Amino acid sequence: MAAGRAFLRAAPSSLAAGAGRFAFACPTALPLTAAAAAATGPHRRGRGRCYCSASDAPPPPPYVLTTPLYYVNAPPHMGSAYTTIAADAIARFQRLLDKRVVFITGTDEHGEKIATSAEACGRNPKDHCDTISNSYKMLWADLDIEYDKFIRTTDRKHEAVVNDFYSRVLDSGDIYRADYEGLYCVSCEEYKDEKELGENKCCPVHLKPCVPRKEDNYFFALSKYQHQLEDLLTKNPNFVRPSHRLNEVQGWVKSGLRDFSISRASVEWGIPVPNDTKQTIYVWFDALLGYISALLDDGEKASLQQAVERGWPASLHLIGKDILRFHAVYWPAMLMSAGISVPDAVFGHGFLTKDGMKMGKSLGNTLEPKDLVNRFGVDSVRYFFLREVEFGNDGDYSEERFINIVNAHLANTIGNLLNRTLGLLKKNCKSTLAFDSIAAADGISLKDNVENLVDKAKDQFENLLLSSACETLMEIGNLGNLYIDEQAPWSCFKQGGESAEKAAKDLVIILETMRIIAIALSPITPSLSLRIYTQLGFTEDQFRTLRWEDTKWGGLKAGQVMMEPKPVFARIETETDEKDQSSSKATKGGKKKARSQGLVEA
Ligand SMILES: Nc1ncnc2c1ncn2[C@@H]1O[C@H](COP(=O)(O)OP(=O)(O)OP(=O)(O)O)[C@@H](O)[C@H]1O
Repeated sequence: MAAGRAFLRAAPSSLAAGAGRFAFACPTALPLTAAAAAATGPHRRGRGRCYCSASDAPPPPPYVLTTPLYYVNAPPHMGSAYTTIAADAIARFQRLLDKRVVFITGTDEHGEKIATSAEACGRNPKDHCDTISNSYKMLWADLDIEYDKFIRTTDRKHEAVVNDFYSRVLDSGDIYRADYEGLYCVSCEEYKDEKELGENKCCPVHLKPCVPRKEDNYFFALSKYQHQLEDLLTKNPNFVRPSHRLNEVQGWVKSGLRDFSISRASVEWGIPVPNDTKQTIYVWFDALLGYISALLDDGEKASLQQAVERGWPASLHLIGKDILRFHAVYWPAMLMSAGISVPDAVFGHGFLTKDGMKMGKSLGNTLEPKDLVNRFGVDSVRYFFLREVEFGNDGDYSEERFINIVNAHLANTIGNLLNRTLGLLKKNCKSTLAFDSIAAADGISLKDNVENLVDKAKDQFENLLLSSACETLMEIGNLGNLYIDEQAPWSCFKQGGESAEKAAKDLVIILETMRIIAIALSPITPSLSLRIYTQLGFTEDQFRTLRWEDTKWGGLKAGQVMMEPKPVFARIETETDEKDQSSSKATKGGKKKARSQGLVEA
């Protein structure tokens, strides 16, 4: 058993936690890049690294990170984008740490709600799923999401895995048939406890009345796992994060677990129950398995065992708090029943809200991420939501706040500083560095401050404190701005002699600071980081092979030639800006304003 992993109940040895770790061995006959790609998917291609060790020791376990598989009842919205952007930032950070990352996302395509939405659009369910699933893929491309695996629960390989899983749970004696009567929320696809419902028996998330249902279904004996779940939560306090959500989950478990139905007699659009084709498998007993079936490569033998051997258990399930019960209670119990390791951690983040209500497809109060990308650019969208919403809590969207934050941080603190510095370097040093960054920073406290803050940001990323990590990196930008303003290299160059030499060193110091920010911020704003990095005279290939350790001070060397300065981030203009600009044209203020847009040198 791997240290720190919760593995409960004796499992067949082939499915035990460690068994899958050996499955990624590189076919050594292949050249390195092709081998890496074959082993872990398209994003490893071109990274030029192979995970085989010379001693044939098994490679370390992959970092398997998942988003929810989004329900294709409607196209994605800013809420779905939020989870996926956060997951992408975490995946990118883990890759910077040189981890072998398997970042899984996808779509959940079965169930009553899908069949109803397909019918409403006049499409058959499969066509409907194809269309909506594709809209997720397109949005992920627009948002710079670099996933490794995209699973659809209508994929054939997934069906095979679900069948195997169902049989295992059946063999464990945890499935039985019974009548069930209760109040059902179609939007949640879940029977609800009457005491958790609002007025008129409304679902608290979807605000729609739940309907009475009576069915003869198959049930999963969740109640059998009461003690094992209590144990899991007590012994692994990091299993559910943030910690206030752990309390919530512990409360649910303590209040007593009830068996839940895992089939539907009235829903045709689903995977048939093995040995009873009159029923289909309940969406959650199907969709959660997508995290495992995603691990299979296309074309390989589709079985549960094979999939588990490809890298299970997941290191982190990133989800919204709405589906915490499924991931932190139902799912681990299901896995225990099937003798499979439970994931390392489940992180339930908060909701993006509009007027205090959760944005969601069912409520229809959503924000279009594609519109935001078209208007403000992908880096702004990624940065704003990760910076502004404390990860784990709810956050309300305001366009005014969006523009203010993005302009202040990305345009002014970062873009303007880079542009001013490169402008000075062009004018005074022919865009060429006269000193190594280590020599230039000798005895300068900014270097130590930057290094300390980078360590702090690393720690924050590791602990999923994404907003705090952004804040720390902006602190570095602020220090850079303070430094250039205090040292005023533009006037030192005018003085010539030693002053000019000192000014040339100061520019190297600022540019090295920018280089470090570009790397450390790249999980959040990959496109902006690439633009900064290439302005500093590096190639895109060099950017793609960067690691967190490259944030160490000293990357810029004497003789490095910088690119022609051009703004790396376009400030978002507002109506007030336009008015200000026209009135300040004839005044000195015009120059100050233009400077804040990253357009002129100091
Ligand atoms: N408002 C939101 N804020 C943050 N994350 C959200 C939000 N809405 C959806 N998500 C993300 O999507 C997941 C739910 O996916 P789903 O496809 O069910 O979307 P949905 O819009 O919540 O659907 P519905 O409104 O029908 O419940 C959440 O667990 C979370 O990861």
